[in-house]
Amino acid sequence: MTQTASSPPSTPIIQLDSVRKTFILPDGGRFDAVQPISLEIARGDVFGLVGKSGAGKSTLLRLINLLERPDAGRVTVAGRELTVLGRRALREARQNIGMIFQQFNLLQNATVYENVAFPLRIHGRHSRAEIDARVRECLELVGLSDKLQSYPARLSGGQKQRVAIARALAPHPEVLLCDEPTSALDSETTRSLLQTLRDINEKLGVTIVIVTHELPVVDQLCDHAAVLEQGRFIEQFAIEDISAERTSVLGRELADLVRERRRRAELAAGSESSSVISFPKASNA
Ligand SMILES: Nc1ncnc2c1ncn2[C@@H]1O[C@H](COP(=O)(O)OP(=O)(O)OP(=O)(O)O)[C@@H](O)[C@H]1O
Repeated sequence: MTQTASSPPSTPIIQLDSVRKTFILPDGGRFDAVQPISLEIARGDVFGLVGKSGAGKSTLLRLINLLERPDAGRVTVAGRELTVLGRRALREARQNIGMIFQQFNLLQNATVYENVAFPLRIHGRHSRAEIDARVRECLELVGLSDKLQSYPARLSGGQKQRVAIARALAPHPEVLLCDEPTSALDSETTRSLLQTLRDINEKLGVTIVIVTHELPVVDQLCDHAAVLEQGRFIEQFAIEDISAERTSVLGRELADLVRERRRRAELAAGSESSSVISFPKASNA
């Protein structure tokens, strides 16, 4: 992507500098959903945002691509400060930031193919042949090459989310934002979707930021996580680093999951007949 060419590799791909978001409520009151927060996410990271309902996770995620505009602070993605861009430049910069949602947000009256082609068509810079090749490539990536002409209503939840991932990846983004991507899926489907997200991170180098209330998802997918409470960061850590005492309940629960995963992996390693499958973790955790 052109906007990253001049950035040294060590520069964080996402930088939030003292971003703040206050909502004005219907009764005229104010609600501070995100208190001033600063955050840096490294290129290639898989970063989880966890916290109780209403903690401000989704709002913070939406500040990264300016779906929510901060009241104060700066948002920089891939070396480009989004908070100073005009509409057209922002639209262009957002091509570098894909997003998926809990409820998939697919176009119901369009086929799978058309859904994935949509972001390429509205950008208008691609030939028909280029779009065709990219749509097929993205659908192959998520294992849906046989569903090109299906409509979303005919797909399972897991398949719908895969279409949403293919659509988000179509413009070659460097960042993928995921807002509760597995909350509407059963555990088996969740497991395979997480593997797909892992592959996208490892094979394509896409940086992933995920909001979820499911701690096992964070344990299985993420390299780093931050715990939010009432719009503030309580703590931030590498998932695999359980040596230091965690200060939040969620942080401690996540450390327990890591211990349990390691215990099961050890058991499985010691028993040839075991059928326990350990989930692969990234080496940069
Ligand atoms: N557009 C809005 N107008 C008013 N209040 C809002 C708006 N969007 C979010 N909020 C409030 O801001 C707070 C944070 O919302 P947010 O969705 O970011 O939390 P969350 O941690 O993602 O919670 P959940 O897990 O329940 O989705 C909540 O109290 C929510 O009601």
